[in-house]
Amino acid sequence: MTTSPKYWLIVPAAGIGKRMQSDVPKQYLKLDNRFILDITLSRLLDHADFSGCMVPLSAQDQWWPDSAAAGDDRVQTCTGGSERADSVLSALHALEGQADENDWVLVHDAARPCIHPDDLANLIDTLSSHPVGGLLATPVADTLKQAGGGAIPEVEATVDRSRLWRALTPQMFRIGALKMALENSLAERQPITDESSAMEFSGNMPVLVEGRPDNLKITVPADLALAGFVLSRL
Ligand SMILES: Nc1ccn([C@@H]2O[C@H](COP(=O)(O)OP(=O)(O)OP(=O)(O)O)[C@@H](O)[C@H]2O)c(=O)n1
Ligand SMILES: C[C@](O)(CO)[C@H](O)COP(=O)(O)O
Repeated sequence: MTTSPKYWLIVPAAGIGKRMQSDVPKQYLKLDNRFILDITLSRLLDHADFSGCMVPLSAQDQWWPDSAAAGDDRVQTCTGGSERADSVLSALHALEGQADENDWVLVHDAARPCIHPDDLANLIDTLSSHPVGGLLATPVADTLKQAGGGAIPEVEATVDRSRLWRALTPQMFRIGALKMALENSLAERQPITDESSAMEFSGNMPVLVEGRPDNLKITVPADLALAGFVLSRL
């Protein structure tokens, strides 16, 4: 008897947050006196039925023991890598022996605490019977300019945005396929900044599932207050 695939969660949290210009890695900055990482994990784990959650951490992480998630038996940790893709691949390897290659894995940035439960449910419902998987994304709403290569950024062209989307997370793929895609992409030194780009490099066309544009990634200092406002309204 074939069993239905399970759902696993990976929340990469091994970054140092250079662009945040903070002494503390941004996943450990606080909103409403809670680590951003804890907010993100609770908003995912409390709203979907995951078989397990793997959080890749920096080898230099000194904050994890003070997190609420450290005491949550649904959450495991492993050591991340130098780039986000390395951390995700490390987490996939850490799940070997627990997860089946045909199970689904959702990968969600620790730095995106504003994930809405409706988007999470819609992503899973839309893709659970799809052969490849896909990602939350939102159509580009601004006019996009391509800069020239000079020291002072000047407009070289206005880009046709009619078919352009901003990739968000979670991104949802089969564990075995994603592991192979990441290994191939990293071996070929492909510029991989999300799971979808690795799957695309392997010849797949992931599905774009429209999500809320307020599922922002905390990246620069101004994002912190914005995320706090969004969370206060969710
Ligand atoms: N080697 C890395 C780099 C990033 N991440 C995680 O991937 C998510 C998105 O990456 P990004 O926003 O780029 O985070 P940082 O790399 O920390 O930011 P920066 O590029 O400004 O240093 C974050 O939750 C981050 O912790 C990770 O697990 N391992
Ligand atoms: C995965 C991601 O959040 C999708 O937009 C983005 O690619 C992460 O990029 P970063 O440079 O690692 O923040």
